[in-house]
Amino acid sequence: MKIYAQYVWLNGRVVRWEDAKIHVMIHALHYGTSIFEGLRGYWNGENLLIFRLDEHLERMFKSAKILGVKVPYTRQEVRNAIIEAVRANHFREDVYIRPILFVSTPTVTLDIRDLDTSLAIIAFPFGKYLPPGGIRATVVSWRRVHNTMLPVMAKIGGIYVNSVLALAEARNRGYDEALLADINGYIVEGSGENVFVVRNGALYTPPIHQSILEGITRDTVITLSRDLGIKVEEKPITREEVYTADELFLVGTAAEVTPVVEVDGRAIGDGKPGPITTKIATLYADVVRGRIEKYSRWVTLVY
Ligand SMILES: CCC[C@H](NCc1c(COP(=O)(O)O)cnc(C)c1O)C(=O)O
Repeated sequence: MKIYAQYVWLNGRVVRWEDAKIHVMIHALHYGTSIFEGLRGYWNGENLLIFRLDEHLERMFKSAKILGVKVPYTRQEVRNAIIEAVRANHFREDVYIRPILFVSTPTVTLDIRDLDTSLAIIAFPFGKYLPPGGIRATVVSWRRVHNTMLPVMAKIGGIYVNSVLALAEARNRGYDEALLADINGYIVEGSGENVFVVRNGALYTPPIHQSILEGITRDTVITLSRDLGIKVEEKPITREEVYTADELFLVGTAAEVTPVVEVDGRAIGDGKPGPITTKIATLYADVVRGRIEKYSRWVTLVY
């Protein structure tokens, strides 16, 4: 088995990678009853900075509340555990951090109200999630699960089958990423990202009631853009607005700020990353590495 890290934080202990095992009967493996987070840690040459740790922590506890499962640790204990999962490995490079809370009782019942949960936190070296320099995307036939069917504001493992199917369809068509429409046909997300349209110098992104994950990178980009004096409006985005956008980009912890230069065979703008996208991506890269004092509240030092 490929080893991504020496140590994993599991249920209160730092264990060796090869000892971080679970049983085949655990509930979450059968029914997707887990909630997870995705954070990045950036090495800036002197220290490793975890980006917006407290916001991810807050969303994790909200996701657990929505699914109706207990987090068997306090916020402070989970916060310390996330830092420890990186520190224990002595990483001095960019990392991805994956906390996952899962229903661990070995049983087949669908009533999870009194079942046990376990918490694992895995940190590992991680670089680019999508090809840099601009990607090609396609609007796939799978719709984003509507929030009356599954609570997409919670990062629930089982919901990600929607994203998995969407990305497979896009990749099978030769594209880098999927764009998903909601039940009404509005473009709402990428398979693992929030979406922004640039039109006449302003940014547009779907509102959180439109079956999207309330992305932390989305919030960061909205804040940075407004601080740059760029107008940002949350509104439903039609397929035609995507096709005719001046610029288009996807944002997420893994994707960071990724320009989209083509959708369904149509060049976005002049088919290259646009000036506003590039400006925001450049500022984002400086902010996550703690280079901009104004946003230092967003980074947590590991060492
Ligand atoms: C496989 C999932 C990866 C995960 N996706 C994050 C993600 C986002 C962006 O949220 P945030 O900015 O808070 O990260 C939006 N929408 C979906 C469906 C996501 O999975 C990530 O780490 O980016």
